[in-house]
Amino acid sequence: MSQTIAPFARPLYVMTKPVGAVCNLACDYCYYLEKANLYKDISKHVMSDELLEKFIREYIGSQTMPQVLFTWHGGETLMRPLSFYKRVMELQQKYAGGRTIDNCIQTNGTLLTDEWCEFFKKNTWLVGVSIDGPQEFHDEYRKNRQGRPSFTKVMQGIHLLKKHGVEWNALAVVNDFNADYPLDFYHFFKEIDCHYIQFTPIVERISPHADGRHLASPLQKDEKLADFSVSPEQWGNFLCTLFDEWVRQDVGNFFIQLFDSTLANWVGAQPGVCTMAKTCGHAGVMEFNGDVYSCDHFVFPEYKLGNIHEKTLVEMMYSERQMKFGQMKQDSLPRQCKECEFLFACNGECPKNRFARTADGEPGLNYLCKGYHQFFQHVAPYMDYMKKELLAERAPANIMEAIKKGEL
Ligand SMILES: C[S@@+](CC[C@H](N)C(=O)[O-])C[C@H]1O[C@@H](n2cnc3c(N)ncnc32)[C@H](O)[C@@H]1O
Ligand code: SF4
Ligand code: SF4
Ligand code: SF4
Repeated sequence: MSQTIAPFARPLYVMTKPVGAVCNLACDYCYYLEKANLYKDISKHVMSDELLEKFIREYIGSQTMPQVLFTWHGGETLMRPLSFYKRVMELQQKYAGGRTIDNCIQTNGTLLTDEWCEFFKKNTWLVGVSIDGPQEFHDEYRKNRQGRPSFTKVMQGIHLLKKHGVEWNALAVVNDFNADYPLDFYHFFKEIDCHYIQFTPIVERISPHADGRHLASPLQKDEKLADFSVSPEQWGNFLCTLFDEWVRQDVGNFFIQLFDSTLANWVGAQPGVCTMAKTCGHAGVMEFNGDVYSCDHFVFPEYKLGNIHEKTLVEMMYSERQMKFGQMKQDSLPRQCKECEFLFACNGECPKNRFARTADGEPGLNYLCKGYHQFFQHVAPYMDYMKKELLAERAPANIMEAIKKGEL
């Protein structure tokens, strides 16, 4: 077997879309569903066995680390039959070459069955389930094409995951509708005993394209904000209110990715979420036909790096274009960010959201800036305290006792 040698320090990471953008739901705010329009000429949006094998062999062969992480993403990943993922396991074993292989899969949770859960448990897959908080919040936007809500089915899915002891975490979005109820939202996750929560702000702009897509690409200026987007003020209040409860009761017990990433930046470590990192470009995406893009939120024709049938993953992911894409996050910061006291924590957040103007009219400010600034200002004393604990090799969770004693 010929293997690609990749003498790079960081792992090569490409998320995979086995059914492209195909999905059994049609969530109003979904950025990915409409990507099917990029492949209108192809009748069946499924990854072929041949491509799957090529990808797995090349992906494993390109790694410089002993651990390899596969991420299955969509569209709805469970629209492929279980036999597809069983084949994934066979191929991973065939090409592992002594490496440790981990898998995570992102799903809307509605199609989970005992059989799926047995497979995930047996093969120790990590399952990410999308759920936007309590029923009335979740069902507002997460519906199928006929407008039928999905909450009940998702909860059945979560119940099955728990029954089989599958490792899972929740992905929730914060939008115009649920953002004003941070505690109802947070308590819901605690009630369902979900200890790992990732939440993402919804920020989209509308711009009709000739091919049927209707969301703006990051390059487009002055487009109309989509109604379901969270406002900067809502985002700031949401984060601060949630943080206040977490820091008093839940540090070390409930893990909120954004708070952990903030602490990571506070101590100068690598944050777990890309939006808070200094650069982009670490995670590419491969579509069902082998097209590779710079990032899951930049699946636009102008950000296509190539196709795996024509170029290697290493050529694409370490190309000058991808390096430039990664660096663009820093290079395009407006002066307001460069001079911001919280640049080390924020890094201007995701470039996709940088369509606002600074106080003196410079373009390229993050739309959520006001919310983030409020959040960083609010958490600074607590982050300073947890940093001090970490540097002294003590648990950041000590902060809860310090607050009780009135030290903070
Ligand atoms: C596109 S879905 C694909 C996987 C699967 N269908 C699911 O819903 O989990 C991946 C994640 O993106 C989130 N998402 C959808 N639209 C978004 C948007 N406009 N901005 C940020 N996240 C979004 C979803 O809620 C979901 O958690
Ligand atoms: S379930 Fe996932 S892919 Fe499907 S529409 Fe909703 S967010 Fe998009
Ligand atoms: S563009 Fe946004 S989503 Fe993509 S890597 Fe950069 S920060 Fe992350
Ligand atoms: S808080 Fe605002 S000004 Fe500061 S780095 Fe973030 S986006 Fe830029």
